Amino acid sequence: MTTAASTSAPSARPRIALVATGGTIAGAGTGGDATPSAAYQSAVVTADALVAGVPGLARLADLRAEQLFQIDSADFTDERLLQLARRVAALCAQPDFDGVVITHGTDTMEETAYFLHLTVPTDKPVVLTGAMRPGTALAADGPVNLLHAVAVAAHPSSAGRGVLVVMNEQIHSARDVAKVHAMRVDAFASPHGALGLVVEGTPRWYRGLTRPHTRTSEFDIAAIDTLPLVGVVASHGNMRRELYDAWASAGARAIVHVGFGGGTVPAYLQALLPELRDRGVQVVRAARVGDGPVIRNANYDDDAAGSVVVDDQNPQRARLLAALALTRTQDACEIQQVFWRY
Ligand SMILES: NC(=O)C[C@H](N)C(=O)O
Repeated sequence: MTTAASTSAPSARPRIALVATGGTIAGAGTGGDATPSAAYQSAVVTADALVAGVPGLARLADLRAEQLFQIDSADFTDERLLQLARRVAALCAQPDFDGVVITHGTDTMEETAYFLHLTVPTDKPVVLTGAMRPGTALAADGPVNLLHAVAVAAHPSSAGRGVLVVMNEQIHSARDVAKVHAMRVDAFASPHGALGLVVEGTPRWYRGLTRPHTRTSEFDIAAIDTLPLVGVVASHGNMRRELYDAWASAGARAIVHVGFGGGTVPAYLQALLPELRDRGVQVVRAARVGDGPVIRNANYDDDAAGSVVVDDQNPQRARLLAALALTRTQDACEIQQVFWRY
């Protein structure tokens, strides 16, 4: 559903499409005071109201806002993800837009950002932002995050850098970023560092990406109708094989095994992985520690088991990359190459 153009439009300002999807940035307090707290309802403030709440936006860009969803980001399903990717790709393909900003809940922002990073073939800036505090909170972070996201999307230096997440004055790559704190406004971090900062309203870049994305990615949302089902199983002491069996019975084509440090598989589950492969389920080894690569054939014989390792991807992004790889190939060696390439 597209709503009205949100700012008046003289001349040469960059033209930015804003796609609102809900989240805390569109949240309003329910507790009756402005102290930041968990007492709020997310996804209630409209796209146009969000834009109207940040007057400086009109100076930066000629914005056109639309409300695609109004949901908590926990409610992102693969179907919604595909719908969003199609919409963003369509907006990027329009010559009358220079970039896209997406407002999104923070809980699954890293998954959405990564999916767009791999499937939207564009050089135009695509920037996600959100908030840790609702708009009614004292020191709400949403307005400044939105201002910075539009500033980054509108700046020519942001082109060709893949999908970006702008939060708390930092510019992160969708390849790396993760939500790492449940409450603070500095909730997002990238293990290899942010790409840049928003300094006095302008992006300043400190590093670039080496892995393919957007236009150089082999995946294209135009060629993807559905995503194969991929499950994630988290490691802890006293694991049960029934969880893996349940995903296999549900039709999962791959399971991300979130092992201990280094993606370890407990001795009592080691025979299970080749069994899953024989049932047509690709096992992908990740680690639960949040940083660092999982190394192939270290502490587990991936060659013998037919499993692949995630490189340094976190489990939630590995789920999406495995699903995308499975749209192209069933071959474990090729899937392994995909993980090392992206
Ligand atoms: N800060 C947030 O946006 C959290 C919210 N539950 C969401 O992800 O939609």
